[in-house]
Amino acid sequence: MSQPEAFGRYRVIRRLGSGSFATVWLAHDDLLNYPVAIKVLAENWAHQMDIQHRFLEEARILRQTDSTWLVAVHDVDVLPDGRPYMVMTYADQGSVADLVKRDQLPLDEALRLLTEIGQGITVLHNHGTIHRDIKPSNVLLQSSPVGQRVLVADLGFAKSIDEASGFTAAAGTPGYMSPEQSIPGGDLDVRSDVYSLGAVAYELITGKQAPRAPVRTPPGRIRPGLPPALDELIMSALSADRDSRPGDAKTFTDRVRAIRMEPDPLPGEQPWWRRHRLQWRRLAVLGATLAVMVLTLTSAFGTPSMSLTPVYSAAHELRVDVPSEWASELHLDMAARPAAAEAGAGPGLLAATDAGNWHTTHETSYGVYTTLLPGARELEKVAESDRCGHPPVERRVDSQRWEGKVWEWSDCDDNGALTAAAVHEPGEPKTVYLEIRQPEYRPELADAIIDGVRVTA
Ligand SMILES: Nc1ncnc2c1ncn2[C@@H]1O[C@H](COP(=O)(O)OP(=O)(O)OP(=O)(O)O)[C@@H](O)[C@H]1O
Repeated sequence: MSQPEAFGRYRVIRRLGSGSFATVWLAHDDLLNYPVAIKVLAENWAHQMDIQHRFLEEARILRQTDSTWLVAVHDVDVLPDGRPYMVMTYADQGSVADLVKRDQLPLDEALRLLTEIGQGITVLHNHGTIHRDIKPSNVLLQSSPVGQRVLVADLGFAKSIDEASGFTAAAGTPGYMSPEQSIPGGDLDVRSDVYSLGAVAYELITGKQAPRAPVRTPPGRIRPGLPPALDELIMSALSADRDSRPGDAKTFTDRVRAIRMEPDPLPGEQPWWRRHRLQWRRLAVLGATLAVMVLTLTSAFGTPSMSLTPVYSAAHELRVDVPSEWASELHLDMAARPAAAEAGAGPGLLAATDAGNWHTTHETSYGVYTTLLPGARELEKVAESDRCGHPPVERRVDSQRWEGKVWEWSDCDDNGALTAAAVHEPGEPKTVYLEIRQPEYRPELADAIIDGVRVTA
């Protein structure tokens, strides 16, 4: 296939690959100076109305959902010869299929990917769409400020939930599609996607494709020592009987997330924040007795595998280093808590394990929220917040860089610890407001995050 020079204003760089219906090209948007991926319907299909309709429907769904976890479509057009094309986000790091082929993934990494894939499918289910072709090669990866981000792609078989409950032609990829998908005329619902999520989970964790239904070998037999709850979840998702599967992608994803947060993963694979539980409990008691504390920036916290990742607010006026483990979701316009909003805090930057549950302390979500306010504010009202069901312990901050206050709930709704802070640089008329949610109370980590914040504009 010869390489075209351009599609509209997009200059073609190289071919990324071809599927059954289309070819995808890497191109450059010279006007906006940005790489894009362009999917062009193959010539032999371009004049079939049903295929053309499906192609445009894929573009419409991706445009309407406009989600962090799905490939975004920026534009569609038609070439002079009648072939339609769509302009998409370029996923520069290949697909999950490439990743699985390379090496066995650490369990926590596999669960992170699975959570992000599940979030993408949840967006589709909320939109009223069944993907019908979830598989590792349809989950693309893109570099992001916090590492690598999942982008669910290829909605060529996607179907609206309403239409799928009637007659449905068989479609999907053997090995990943639910038993009911292979029956022409079978009615489908979102639980078909849950089956495919189970098959992807099986492969991410064992490195091997799930056997055909009925699946009898649990992943724990291939990779011994898995948390029993994970084995159970994957096996239930792969049930031939869809009534035995989790009800939708959200239910499946919430369970993966809960397993990821459990203090019981494979030996030697614990994320740093799951270690030393007892020590942190002791520190909590000690920390709560300190009325005054001087912030010290240290790079060693006695936690062997902690790594911090810098993330930036929308206008790049704030930089905060967050534990990489917590930065699986990045939101640039998350509303501040009422006490801070009342004092003038606008939407800010949230890097968290689950942004949807950030404001609900009885749900698990860990991460860092930060925003900037004009003036040197004390934000006294934060102390009155009933967010954790009891008042916080308050302490002053007086370090070389920051002055202000910190409020700590070392045990917040039995679901980890919450730290809020309002600090400003001496003489600087801007206040940084922060919230830090951690699974265990670790004041020295909260202090390091606070001390690492930089106002860059
Ligand atoms: N947005 C994108 N960024 C980077 N690469 C992409 C993008 N979209 C698709 N690709 C790559 O282009 C190739 C063709 O993709 P396409 O979706 O047309 O087919 P496929 O998923 O490989 O096959 P099929 O559609 O038959 O299941 C694949 O290698 C895919 O990884």
